[in-house]
Amino acid sequence: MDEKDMGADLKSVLITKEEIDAKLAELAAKIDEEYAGRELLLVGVLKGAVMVMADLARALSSPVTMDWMAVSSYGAGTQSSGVVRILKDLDTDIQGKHVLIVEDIIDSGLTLSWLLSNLGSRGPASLNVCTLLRKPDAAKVAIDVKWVGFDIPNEFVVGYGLDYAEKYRNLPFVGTLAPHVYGG
Ligand SMILES: O=P(O)(O)OC[C@H]1O[C@H](OP(=O)(O)OP(=O)(O)O)[C@H](O)[C@@H]1O
Ligand code: HPA
Ligand SMILES: [Mg+2]
Repeated sequence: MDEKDMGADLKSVLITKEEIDAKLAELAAKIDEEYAGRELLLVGVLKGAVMVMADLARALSSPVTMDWMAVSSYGAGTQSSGVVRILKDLDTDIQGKHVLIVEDIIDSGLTLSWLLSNLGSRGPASLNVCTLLRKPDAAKVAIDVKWVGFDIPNEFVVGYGLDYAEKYRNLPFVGTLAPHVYGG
């Protein structure tokens, strides 16, 4: 499937690659400042956060270490199942470490609130969150998100790591899906 084929499934481009790059540079400067002189561990949430993690990490000036956790609550649909499953745990012990969770999107907030309590119980020196995208429903959950790239409307989005049924992750931008694709 090439980008042209994927394009037929899209309704619109919501955030361009250029806008994403500029935003990540802005966030990286703030993160560099916040963690100056401290060792930072980036925890990427697979699979959606791969692109954000790769580009944000390269936009940072400070040296960081990286680890990954895989959780899933969406399966093949556009609605969270409500059940968060660990598919892969961290390789490292985060006790006493400064940890920054890197996410692609906070939608219902369910994944993140579960992650914050799970990682928080492991005794990190600090625990913060950086997400590229956030939807309005996240406000219903009491979660503290320090860095947000874009607040977006409540519509299912794909691209730049985000999938629908595992497809569209490799689009370089964030777009909305045409209703015919998911039967909407
Ligand atoms: O705020 P929420 O409603 O919990 O949604 C956000 C989560 O959903 C997506 O992951 P998904 O479960 O689809 O796994 P994936 O990253 O492998 O696609 C996304 O990457 C976030 O981790
Ligand atoms: O809008 C979305 N798109 C893709 N994956 C998601 N996971 C939560 N919300 C979304
Ligand atoms: Mg997904």
